Amino acid sequence: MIQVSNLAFRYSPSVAIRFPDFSVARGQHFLLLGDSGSGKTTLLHLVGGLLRNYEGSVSVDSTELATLSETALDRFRGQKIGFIFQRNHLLSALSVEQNLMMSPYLAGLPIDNGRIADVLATLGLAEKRKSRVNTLSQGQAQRVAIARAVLNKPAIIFADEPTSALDDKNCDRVIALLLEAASQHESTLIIATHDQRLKSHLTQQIQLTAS
Ligand SMILES: Nc1ncnc2c1ncn2[C@@H]1O[C@H](COP(=O)(O)OP(=O)(O)OP(=O)(O)O)[C@@H](O)[C@H]1O
Repeated sequence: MIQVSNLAFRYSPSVAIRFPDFSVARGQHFLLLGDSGSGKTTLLHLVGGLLRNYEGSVSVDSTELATLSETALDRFRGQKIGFIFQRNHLLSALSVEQNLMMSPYLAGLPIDNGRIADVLATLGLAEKRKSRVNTLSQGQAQRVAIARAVLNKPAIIFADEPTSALDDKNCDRVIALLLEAASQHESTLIIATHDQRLKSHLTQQIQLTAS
């Protein structure tokens, strides 16, 4: 499903961030570990098609991402990948429902109101459907971000530090939700984190070292 080999990325011409080779099969769950600055976010953005112009190979579902046009890459990302970013990237003035509708809209997929209701119910957010995001607690907003990421039933879910700001109870809850959402559609799940608490939940790991 995901294959990375000889991958390197340069934010500036003189400094290359190099990544280890790895492959992840459909439905597998991995932790992406490494010190601050080792490149975890960069790697998620490369494999998720948010950063281009890499050296080496990034293949997702047998497609080398560098071969896709900008438009094809946008669509590919919208249909196959759900992102949960370090900051939740929700549109705070819009309702929960409107935020969720962005997901199929941007992927060129039909909006399925029943699916929105199901996902919100699974995440304990059914009563918040019409609420504006800026009226939610941090934990609720994070669950909306998870709902948005899984709405299109993506083949791959990437989560960037989803638990670092959470207490133990909410950390356990978010991990359980992510694992459940991934299992429902046999999605591949990769979680980038420093959070040692997650090691007991996901046993497979990709380790980055700062160069
Ligand atoms: N937009 C950018 N422009 C230039 N350099 C960047 C940019 N984003 C990241 N970097 C550099 O790339 C390296 C990897 O950063 P990245 O954010 O991928 O690491 P990380 O492992 O996710 O860190 P953290 O755990 O602190 O979030 C760092 O040296 C960082 O300074």
